[in-house]
Amino acid sequence: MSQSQTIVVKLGTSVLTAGTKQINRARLVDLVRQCAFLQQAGHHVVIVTSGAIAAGREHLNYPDLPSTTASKQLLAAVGQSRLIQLWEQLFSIFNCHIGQMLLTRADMEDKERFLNARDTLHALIENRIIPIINENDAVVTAEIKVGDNDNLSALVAMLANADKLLLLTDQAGLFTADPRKNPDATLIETVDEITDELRLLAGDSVSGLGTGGMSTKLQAADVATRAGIEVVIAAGAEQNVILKLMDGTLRSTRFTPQITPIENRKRWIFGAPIAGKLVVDAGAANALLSKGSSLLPKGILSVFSDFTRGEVVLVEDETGKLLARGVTRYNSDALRLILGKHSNDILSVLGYVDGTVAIHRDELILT
Ligand SMILES: Nc1ncnc2c1ncn2[C@@H]1O[C@H](COP(=O)(O)OP(=O)(O)O)[C@@H](O)[C@H]1O
Ligand SMILES: N[C@@H](CCC(=O)OP(=O)(O)O)C(=O)O
Repeated sequence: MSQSQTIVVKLGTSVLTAGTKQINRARLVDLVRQCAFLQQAGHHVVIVTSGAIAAGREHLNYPDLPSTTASKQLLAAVGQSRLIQLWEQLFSIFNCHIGQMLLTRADMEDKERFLNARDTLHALIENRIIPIINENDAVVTAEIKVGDNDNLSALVAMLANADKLLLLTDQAGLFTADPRKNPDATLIETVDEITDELRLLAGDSVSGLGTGGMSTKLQAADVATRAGIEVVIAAGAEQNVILKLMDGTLRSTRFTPQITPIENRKRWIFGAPIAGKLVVDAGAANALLSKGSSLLPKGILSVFSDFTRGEVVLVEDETGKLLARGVTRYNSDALRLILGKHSNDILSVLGYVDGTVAIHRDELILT
Protein backbone atom coordinates (compact mmCIF):
# COMPACT_ATOMS: atom_id res chain seq x y z
CA MET A 1 0.00 0.00 0.00
CA SER A 2 1.14 3.58 -0.66
CA GLN A 3 2.99 5.89 1.77
CA SER A 4 1.56 6.67 5.21
CA GLN A 5 -1.75 8.52 5.04
CA THR A 6 -4.21 9.87 7.59
CA ILE A 7 -7.68 8.56 6.85
CA VAL A 8 -10.85 9.79 8.55
CA VAL A 9 -13.60 7.16 8.38
CA LYS A 10 -17.11 8.43 9.12
CA LEU A 11 -19.61 5.72 10.00
CA GLY A 12 -23.24 6.74 9.74
CA THR A 13 -26.00 5.32 11.92
CA SER A 14 -27.21 3.53 8.79
CA VAL A 15 -23.93 1.59 8.68
CA LEU A 16 -23.67 0.86 12.40
CA THR A 17 -27.22 -0.46 12.59
CA ALA A 18 -27.23 -2.09 9.13
CA GLY A 19 -30.59 -0.42 8.68
CA THR A 20 -32.14 -2.04 11.79
CA LYS A 21 -32.94 -0.64 15.23
CA GLN A 22 -29.87 -2.25 16.80
CA ILE A 23 -26.14 -1.67 16.61
CA ASN A 24 -24.78 -4.47 14.42
CA ARG A 25 -21.76 -5.88 16.30
CA ALA A 26 -20.69 -8.19 13.47
CA ARG A 27 -20.45 -5.27 11.09
CA LEU A 28 -18.49 -3.20 13.59
CA VAL A 29 -15.94 -5.99 14.13
CA ASP A 30 -15.40 -6.16 10.42
CA LEU A 31 -14.85 -2.41 10.12
CA VAL A 32 -12.53 -2.46 13.14
CA ARG A 33 -10.51 -5.29 11.55
CA GLN A 34 -9.95 -3.15 8.45
CA CYS A 35 -8.97 -0.07 10.48
CA ALA A 36 -6.51 -2.16 12.52
CA PHE A 37 -5.03 -3.50 9.30
CA LEU A 38 -4.50 0.03 7.97
CA GLN A 39 -2.85 1.12 11.23
CA GLN A 40 -0.55 -1.88 11.05
CA ALA A 41 0.30 -1.00 7.44
CA GLY A 42 1.57 2.37 8.71
CA HIS A 43 -1.46 4.57 8.05
CA HIS A 44 -3.28 6.63 10.68
CA VAL A 45 -7.01 6.09 11.16
CA VAL A 46 -9.49 8.48 12.79
CA ILE A 47 -13.09 7.35 13.29
CA VAL A 48 -16.08 9.66 13.39
CA THR A 49 -18.87 7.50 14.74
CA SER A 50 -22.59 8.19 14.78
CA GLY A 51 -24.94 5.81 16.56
CA ALA A 52 -25.08 7.20 20.11
CA ILE A 53 -28.80 7.89 19.89
CA ALA A 54 -29.48 4.51 18.28
CA ALA A 55 -27.39 2.75 20.96
CA GLY A 56 -29.24 4.64 23.71
CA ARG A 57 -32.62 3.60 22.30
CA GLU A 58 -31.50 0.00 22.08
CA HIS A 59 -30.07 -0.03 25.62
CA LEU A 60 -33.23 1.47 27.16
CA ASN A 61 -35.37 -0.96 25.20
CA TYR A 62 -36.92 1.63 22.88
CA PRO A 63 -38.55 3.90 25.50
CA ASP A 64 -41.61 5.93 24.63
CA LEU A 65 -40.18 9.43 25.09
CA PRO A 66 -41.58 12.79 23.99
CA SER A 67 -39.90 14.04 20.81
CA THR A 68 -37.96 16.80 22.54
CA THR A 69 -34.33 17.82 22.41
CA ALA A 70 -33.95 16.67 26.02
CA SER A 71 -35.11 13.15 25.05
CA LYS A 72 -32.55 12.99 22.24
CA GLN A 73 -29.87 14.23 24.59
CA LEU A 74 -30.89 11.63 27.18
CA LEU A 75 -30.57 8.89 24.55
CA ALA A 76 -27.22 10.24 23.39
CA ALA A 77 -25.90 10.37 26.97
CA VAL A 78 -26.89 6.75 27.59
CA GLY A 79 -25.86 5.58 24.14
CA GLN A 80 -22.48 7.31 23.87
CA SER A 81 -21.06 5.38 26.82
CA ARG A 82 -22.40 2.10 25.36
CA LEU A 83 -20.93 3.00 21.99
CA ILE A 84 -17.48 3.82 23.29
CA GLN A 85 -17.42 0.62 25.37
CA LEU A 86 -18.17 -1.31 22.22
CA TRP A 87 -15.42 0.41 20.21
CA GLU A 88 -13.01 -0.20 23.10
CA GLN A 89 -13.88 -3.91 23.26
CA LEU A 90 -13.62 -4.42 19.51
CA PHE A 91 -10.37 -2.52 18.98
CA SER A 92 -8.77 -4.33 21.92
CA ILE A 93 -9.26 -7.62 20.03
CA PHE A 94 -6.77 -6.21 17.51
CA ASN A 95 -4.47 -4.72 20.19
CA CYS A 96 -5.34 -1.15 19.19
CA HIS A 97 -5.79 1.63 21.72
CA ILE A 98 -8.55 4.19 21.27
CA GLY A 99 -9.21 7.67 22.69
CA GLN A 100 -12.62 9.36 22.81
CA MET A 101 -13.17 12.98 21.73
CA LEU A 102 -16.62 14.55 21.90
CA LEU A 103 -16.68 17.84 20.01
CA THR A 104 -19.03 20.71 19.22
CA ARG A 105 -18.82 23.59 16.76
CA ALA A 106 -17.62 25.82 19.58
CA ASP A 107 -14.48 23.67 19.79
CA MET A 108 -13.68 24.56 16.19
CA GLU A 109 -14.57 28.25 16.29
CA ASP A 110 -12.84 29.41 19.48
CA LYS A 111 -9.13 29.73 18.68
CA GLU A 112 -7.84 28.35 22.00
CA ARG A 113 -10.28 25.42 21.98
CA PHE A 114 -9.51 24.72 18.33
CA LEU A 115 -5.79 24.52 19.08
CA ASN A 116 -6.35 22.29 22.10
CA ALA A 117 -8.62 19.95 20.13
CA ARG A 118 -6.09 19.89 17.29
CA ASP A 119 -3.17 19.17 19.64
CA THR A 120 -5.08 16.33 21.35
CA LEU A 121 -6.05 14.83 18.01
CA HIS A 122 -2.47 15.03 16.72
CA ALA A 123 -1.09 13.60 19.96
CA LEU A 124 -3.44 10.61 19.66
CA ILE A 125 -2.53 10.12 15.99
CA GLU A 126 1.23 10.42 16.58
CA ASN A 127 1.02 7.87 19.38
CA ARG A 128 -0.89 5.46 17.17
CA ILE A 129 -4.05 5.68 19.30
CA ILE A 130 -7.21 5.66 17.21
CA PRO A 131 -9.38 8.74 17.94
CA ILE A 132 -13.07 7.87 18.17
CA ILE A 133 -15.05 11.07 17.66
CA ASN A 134 -18.70 12.04 17.90
CA GLU A 135 -20.56 15.27 18.49
CA ASN A 136 -21.07 15.98 22.19
CA ASP A 137 -24.83 15.53 21.70
CA ALA A 138 -25.69 15.48 25.41
CA VAL A 139 -24.65 19.10 25.91
CA VAL A 140 -24.88 20.91 22.56
CA THR A 141 -27.30 23.75 22.03
CA ALA A 142 -28.61 24.87 18.66
CA GLU A 143 -26.01 27.65 18.56
CA ILE A 144 -22.96 25.48 19.07
CA LYS A 145 -23.83 22.22 17.40
CA VAL A 146 -22.50 21.05 14.07
CA GLY A 147 -25.74 19.09 13.83
CA ASP A 148 -24.67 16.17 11.71
CA ASN A 149 -21.64 13.92 11.62
CA ASP A 150 -20.98 14.43 7.90
CA ASN A 151 -20.07 18.08 8.47
CA LEU A 152 -18.36 17.14 11.77
CA SER A 153 -16.17 14.62 9.94
CA ALA A 154 -15.09 17.27 7.39
CA LEU A 155 -14.01 19.54 10.26
CA VAL A 156 -12.22 16.62 11.92
CA ALA A 157 -10.47 15.78 8.64
CA MET A 158 -9.21 19.37 8.44
CA LEU A 159 -8.15 19.32 12.10
CA ALA A 160 -6.26 16.05 11.49
CA ASN A 161 -4.64 17.29 8.23
CA ALA A 162 -6.13 14.15 6.71
CA ASP A 163 -5.42 12.87 3.21
CA LYS A 164 -8.77 11.13 2.82
CA LEU A 165 -12.27 11.33 4.25
CA LEU A 166 -14.39 8.20 3.74
CA LEU A 167 -18.11 8.77 4.33
CA LEU A 168 -19.58 5.29 4.77
CA THR A 169 -23.33 5.03 4.46
CA ASP A 170 -26.13 2.75 3.24
CA GLN A 171 -25.71 3.66 -0.46
CA ALA A 172 -22.85 3.06 -2.90
CA GLY A 173 -22.42 6.82 -3.21
CA LEU A 174 -24.22 9.83 -4.65
CA PHE A 175 -26.85 8.85 -7.21
CA THR A 176 -28.61 10.97 -9.81
CA ALA A 177 -31.64 10.78 -7.45
CA ASP A 178 -32.39 9.13 -4.09
CA PRO A 179 -32.31 5.41 -4.97
CA ARG A 180 -34.94 4.73 -2.31
CA LYS A 181 -37.38 6.81 -4.31
CA ASN A 182 -36.11 6.31 -7.84
CA PRO A 183 -34.93 2.82 -8.82
CA ASP A 184 -33.56 4.15 -12.14
CA ALA A 185 -31.08 6.44 -10.38
CA THR A 186 -27.45 5.86 -11.40
CA LEU A 187 -24.23 6.23 -9.41
CA ILE A 188 -22.09 9.31 -10.05
CA GLU A 189 -18.55 7.94 -9.76
CA THR A 190 -16.43 11.09 -9.96
CA VAL A 191 -17.18 14.65 -8.93
CA ASP A 192 -14.63 17.28 -9.93
CA GLU A 193 -16.78 20.23 -8.92
CA ILE A 194 -19.74 20.49 -6.55
CA THR A 195 -22.26 22.52 -8.53
CA ASP A 196 -25.77 23.75 -7.67
CA GLU A 197 -27.18 21.13 -10.07
CA LEU A 198 -25.43 18.43 -8.07
CA ARG A 199 -26.74 19.83 -4.78
CA LEU A 200 -30.27 19.52 -6.14
CA LEU A 201 -29.75 15.76 -6.60
CA ALA A 202 -28.76 15.21 -2.98
CA GLY A 203 -31.81 14.65 -0.81
CA ASP A 204 -32.40 14.25 2.91
CA SER A 205 -32.39 11.09 4.99
CA VAL A 206 -35.65 9.19 4.63
CA SER A 207 -34.84 6.08 6.66
CA GLY A 208 -35.52 7.75 10.01
CA LEU A 209 -32.08 6.58 11.17
CA GLY A 210 -29.63 9.07 9.74
CA THR A 211 -29.33 12.85 9.93
CA GLY A 212 -28.98 14.96 6.81
CA GLY A 213 -28.94 12.30 4.10
CA MET A 214 -26.83 13.03 1.00
CA SER A 215 -27.20 16.77 1.30
CA THR A 216 -24.97 16.98 4.41
CA LYS A 217 -22.50 14.56 2.78
CA LEU A 218 -22.21 16.93 -0.15
CA GLN A 219 -21.66 19.88 2.22
CA ALA A 220 -18.93 17.88 3.95
CA ALA A 221 -17.34 16.99 0.61
CA ASP A 222 -17.39 20.66 -0.38
CA VAL A 223 -15.64 21.77 2.83
CA ALA A 224 -13.04 18.97 2.81
CA THR A 225 -12.13 19.08 -0.91
CA ARG A 226 -11.57 22.85 -0.65
CA ALA A 227 -9.04 22.02 2.07
CA GLY A 228 -7.24 19.59 -0.24
CA ILE A 229 -8.75 16.38 1.16
CA GLU A 230 -10.00 13.60 -1.11
CA VAL A 231 -13.56 12.56 -0.15
CA VAL A 232 -15.31 9.30 -0.98
CA ILE A 233 -18.92 8.30 -0.29
CA ALA A 234 -19.34 4.52 -0.28
CA ALA A 235 -21.43 1.65 1.04
CA GLY A 236 -20.39 0.57 4.53
CA ALA A 237 -22.00 -2.84 4.01
CA GLU A 238 -19.61 -3.74 1.20
CA GLN A 239 -17.10 -6.48 2.01
CA ASN A 240 -13.67 -4.94 2.87
CA VAL A 241 -15.02 -1.50 2.00
CA ILE A 242 -12.23 0.51 3.62
CA LEU A 243 -9.41 -1.57 2.14
CA LYS A 244 -10.99 -1.50 -1.31
CA LEU A 245 -11.39 2.28 -1.12
CA MET A 246 -7.69 2.60 -0.32
CA ASP A 247 -6.91 0.56 -3.44
CA GLY A 248 -9.53 2.36 -5.53
CA THR A 249 -11.25 -0.92 -6.40
CA LEU A 250 -14.79 -0.20 -5.22
CA ARG A 251 -17.53 1.59 -7.13
CA SER A 252 -18.27 4.71 -5.10
CA THR A 253 -18.42 8.50 -5.48
CA ARG A 254 -15.00 10.19 -5.37
CA PHE A 255 -14.67 13.94 -4.98
CA THR A 256 -11.45 15.41 -6.36
CA PRO A 257 -9.57 17.71 -3.96
CA GLN A 258 -9.66 21.30 -5.23
CA ILE A 259 -6.13 22.17 -4.12
CA THR A 260 -3.20 20.39 -2.51
CA PRO A 261 -3.03 20.34 1.30
CA ILE A 262 0.11 22.52 1.13
CA GLU A 263 -1.66 25.12 -1.02
CA ASN A 264 -4.49 25.09 1.50
CA ARG A 265 -2.16 25.78 4.41
CA LYS A 266 -0.35 28.48 2.46
CA ARG A 267 -3.58 30.15 1.46
CA TRP A 268 -4.69 30.24 5.08
CA ILE A 269 -1.40 31.63 6.35
CA PHE A 270 -1.28 34.31 3.64
CA GLY A 271 -4.88 35.29 4.33
CA ALA A 272 -4.58 35.51 8.13
CA PRO A 273 -4.00 38.86 9.88
CA ILE A 274 -0.46 39.46 11.12
CA ALA A 275 -0.42 39.49 14.91
CA GLY A 276 3.24 40.23 15.63
CA LYS A 277 6.86 39.86 14.61
CA LEU A 278 9.87 37.73 15.59
CA VAL A 279 13.43 38.80 14.86
CA VAL A 280 15.80 35.85 14.48
CA ASP A 281 19.60 35.43 14.46
CA ALA A 282 21.70 34.54 11.41
CA GLY A 283 21.83 30.82 12.31
CA ALA A 284 18.05 30.55 12.50
CA ALA A 285 17.65 32.59 9.28
CA ASN A 286 19.99 30.20 7.48
CA ALA A 287 18.19 27.13 8.87
CA LEU A 288 14.82 28.48 7.68
CA LEU A 289 16.01 29.56 4.24
CA SER A 290 18.40 26.79 3.26
CA LYS A 291 17.46 23.77 5.31
CA GLY A 292 13.67 24.01 5.45
CA SER A 293 13.87 23.82 9.26
CA SER A 294 11.34 24.81 11.88
CA LEU A 295 12.03 27.93 13.94
CA LEU A 296 13.33 27.03 17.39
CA PRO A 297 13.06 29.38 20.39
CA LYS A 298 16.87 29.36 20.52
CA GLY A 299 17.16 31.39 17.31
CA ILE A 300 14.74 34.15 18.35
CA LEU A 301 16.29 37.48 19.38
CA SER A 302 13.19 39.58 20.05
CA VAL A 303 9.40 39.46 20.02
CA PHE A 304 7.19 42.39 18.95
CA SER A 305 3.51 42.93 19.84
CA ASP A 306 1.23 40.76 21.92
CA PHE A 307 -0.28 37.67 20.33
CA THR A 308 -1.74 34.33 21.29
CA ARG A 309 -0.76 30.80 20.32
CA GLY A 310 -2.01 29.94 16.83
CA GLU A 311 -1.79 33.46 15.37
CA VAL A 312 0.30 34.30 12.31
CA VAL A 313 3.50 36.28 12.88
CA LEU A 314 6.21 37.63 10.59
CA VAL A 315 9.82 36.45 10.87
CA GLU A 316 12.62 38.93 10.10
CA ASP A 317 16.41 38.81 10.28
CA GLU A 318 18.50 41.32 12.23
CA THR A 319 18.69 43.69 9.26
CA GLY A 320 14.89 43.91 9.07
CA LYS A 321 14.63 41.67 6.00
CA LEU A 322 11.35 39.72 5.89
CA LEU A 323 12.10 35.97 5.77
CA ALA A 324 8.85 34.19 6.42
CA ARG A 325 5.46 34.16 8.07
CA GLY A 326 4.04 31.33 10.13
CA VAL A 327 1.79 30.12 12.92
CA THR A 328 3.27 30.55 16.38
CA ARG A 329 3.03 27.62 18.78
CA TYR A 330 3.54 29.92 21.81
CA ASN A 331 2.04 33.24 22.79
CA SER A 332 4.18 36.38 22.90
CA ASP A 333 4.71 36.33 26.70
CA ALA A 334 5.91 32.73 26.58
CA LEU A 335 8.23 33.43 23.62
CA ARG A 336 9.81 36.36 25.47
CA LEU A 337 10.64 33.95 28.31
CA ILE A 338 12.03 31.12 26.15
CA LEU A 339 13.78 33.08 23.40
CA GLY A 340 17.47 32.19 23.14
CA LYS A 341 16.87 29.04 25.20
CA HIS A 342 17.28 25.43 24.23
CA SER A 343 13.99 23.59 23.57
CA ASN A 344 14.82 21.17 26.41
CA ASP A 345 14.57 24.12 28.83
CA ILE A 346 10.99 25.12 27.86
CA LEU A 347 9.43 23.00 30.60
CA SER A 348 11.58 24.41 33.39
CA VAL A 349 11.02 28.01 32.23
CA LEU A 350 7.28 27.90 31.44
CA GLY A 351 6.11 24.93 33.50
CA TYR A 352 4.51 23.39 30.35
CA VAL A 353 5.52 22.48 26.82
CA ASP A 354 3.48 23.09 23.67
CA GLY A 355 6.09 21.47 21.43
CA THR A 356 9.81 21.99 20.88
CA VAL A 357 9.46 24.60 18.13
CA ALA A 358 8.24 28.19 18.02
CA ILE A 359 6.97 27.82 14.43
CA HIS A 360 6.74 24.40 12.81
CA ARG A 361 8.06 24.20 9.25
CA ASP A 362 4.68 22.80 8.09
CA GLU A 363 3.10 26.07 9.22
CA LEU A 364 5.80 28.38 7.89
CA ILE A 365 5.85 30.05 4.49
CA LEU A 366 9.07 31.61 3.22
CA THR A 367 8.60 34.95 1.50
N1 LIG B 1 -28.95 11.47 -4.57
C1 LIG B 1 -28.89 10.58 -3.58
N2 LIG B 1 -28.04 9.50 -3.69
C2 LIG B 1 -27.96 8.58 -2.71
N3 LIG B 1 -28.67 8.64 -1.54
C3 LIG B 1 -29.51 9.70 -1.36
C4 LIG B 1 -29.65 10.71 -2.37
N4 LIG B 1 -30.54 11.63 -1.90
C5 LIG B 1 -30.94 11.22 -0.69
N5 LIG B 1 -30.32 10.06 -0.34
C6 LIG B 1 -30.56 9.37 0.93
O1 LIG B 1 -29.46 9.53 1.82
C7 LIG B 1 -29.46 8.40 2.70
C8 LIG B 1 -28.13 8.31 3.44
O2 LIG B 1 -28.02 9.32 4.41
P1 LIG B 1 -28.37 9.09 5.97
O3 LIG B 1 -29.70 8.41 6.08
O4 LIG B 1 -28.20 10.39 6.66
O5 LIG B 1 -27.28 8.01 6.36
P2 LIG B 1 -26.07 8.01 7.38
O6 LIG B 1 -26.61 7.50 8.67
O7 LIG B 1 -25.11 7.04 6.75
O8 LIG B 1 -25.50 9.39 7.46
C9 LIG B 1 -29.77 7.26 1.81
O9 LIG B 1 -30.33 6.18 2.49
C10 LIG B 1 -30.73 7.86 0.77
O10 LIG B 1 -32.09 7.55 1.06
N1 LIG C 1 -24.34 12.31 16.82
C1 LIG C 1 -25.48 11.49 16.44
C2 LIG C 1 -25.48 11.18 14.97
C3 LIG C 1 -25.75 12.36 14.07
C4 LIG C 1 -25.63 12.01 12.60
O1 LIG C 1 -25.18 12.80 11.79
O2 LIG C 1 -26.03 10.75 12.23
P1 LIG C 1 -25.73 10.08 10.79
O3 LIG C 1 -26.45 10.85 9.71
O4 LIG C 1 -26.26 8.72 10.93
O5 LIG C 1 -24.25 10.10 10.57
C5 LIG C 1 -25.42 10.14 17.19
O6 LIG C 1 -24.36 9.72 17.61
O7 LIG C 1 -26.47 9.53 17.33
